[in-house]
Amino acid sequence: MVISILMKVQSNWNYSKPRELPVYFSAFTSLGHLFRSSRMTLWALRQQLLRSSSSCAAWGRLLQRQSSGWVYSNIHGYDQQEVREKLQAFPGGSIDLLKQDSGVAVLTINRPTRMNALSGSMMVELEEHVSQLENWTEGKGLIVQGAAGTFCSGSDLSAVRAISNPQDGMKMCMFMQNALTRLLRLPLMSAALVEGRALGGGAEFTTACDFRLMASGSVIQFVHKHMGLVPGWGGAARLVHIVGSQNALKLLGGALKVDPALGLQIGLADGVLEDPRAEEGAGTPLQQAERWLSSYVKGPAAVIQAVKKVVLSGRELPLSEALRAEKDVFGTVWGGPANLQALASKSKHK
Ligand SMILES: CC[C@@H](C(=O)O)C(=O)SCCNC(=O)CCNC(=O)[C@H](O)C(C)(C)COP(=O)(O)OP(=O)(O)OC[C@H]1O[C@@H](n2cnc3c(N)ncnc32)[C@H](O)[C@@H]1OP(=O)(O)O
Repeated sequence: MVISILMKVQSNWNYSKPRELPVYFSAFTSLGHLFRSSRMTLWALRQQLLRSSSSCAAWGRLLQRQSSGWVYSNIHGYDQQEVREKLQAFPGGSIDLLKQDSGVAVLTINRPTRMNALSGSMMVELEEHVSQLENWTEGKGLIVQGAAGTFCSGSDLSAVRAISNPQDGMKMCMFMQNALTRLLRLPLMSAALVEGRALGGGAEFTTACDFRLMASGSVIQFVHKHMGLVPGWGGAARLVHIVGSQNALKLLGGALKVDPALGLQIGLADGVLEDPRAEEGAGTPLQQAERWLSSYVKGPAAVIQAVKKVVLSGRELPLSEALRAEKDVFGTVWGGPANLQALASKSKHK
């Protein structure tokens, strides 16, 4: 009986036609009685149904695209495995992932001898870590940083020289677009912690996070024009979303150096970190970044992830699809543990 009521709710959950609302509510009233006895079990069952339902439409589709790399796949003549093998021919450095019990992971671009320039093998590692994070159910946040006080100086110029033919360049570009698009779409609150320099591809990398926190003295610079290039890792498209097309045109057209003050002014930076050498007790840049992110990752993972998902749908999908995705995500938290607890505590938001 429980299952049949849940099926009824679920079948109506995915429609917004007003004439179906009474059915929805009658099923819900019956559920209300049952909820009193075994709320958590029912909620867990409903979650199961929501997850398995093929009609859990828009967000599911977004996730599907996400897990298959979405931007490019074999229908675009793109072979991920082939590109991975090509990139592995340019080794050096590492991308390190630390998943913490707090639910905030730290991803470190680690190649200090080359100012954290990305080698081919680091690109592959990045993609592998993104896959891991896509499956991190307890995750809430992500901080991306560079090792040894600088963010990233873009792609490794020796690798760039070796693959300067258009075919290989396109493949690397598609690989990085896939990896960074999936990074931005993680249901985690992400922040790039920018110390030192973020140049070229490094500047693009910062735009694949939800927030950018700039340490004093740091610089984000899209140097592509100086290299006879434009961004190719999705950095231009994301930059337009972040700072608007006028500012993006200036930053790319002038290869402008963005310091923390300019970053804040145009909305590229969301916060400026204190210089630990000048401010006693400020903490390391990483500690400051964790503190800055803490208010956005406070609460249960399911709710934090839901927040990111509805914002992501609003940003990426046409309105009608975004609304359906929002409804689907809403369905995953409505009546959930955090919701029931808040209702029981009669919380006031003063
Ligand atoms: C599509 C292209 C685009 C993209 O993929 O989107 C790119 O990213 S292209 C790369 C764009 N980046 C650059 O052009 C950076 C070039 N480097 C510099 O401007 C400077 O090195 C620096 C980053 C401003 C740092 O200057 P400085 O503090 O004076 O240190 P060094 O210059 O001595 O650097 C130390 C060491 O690191 C090597 N290095 C730096 N960046 C790269 C890089 N992108 N690729 C490979 N190697 C890099 C640099 O050559 C030095 O090595 P050694 O000379 O062997 O000591």
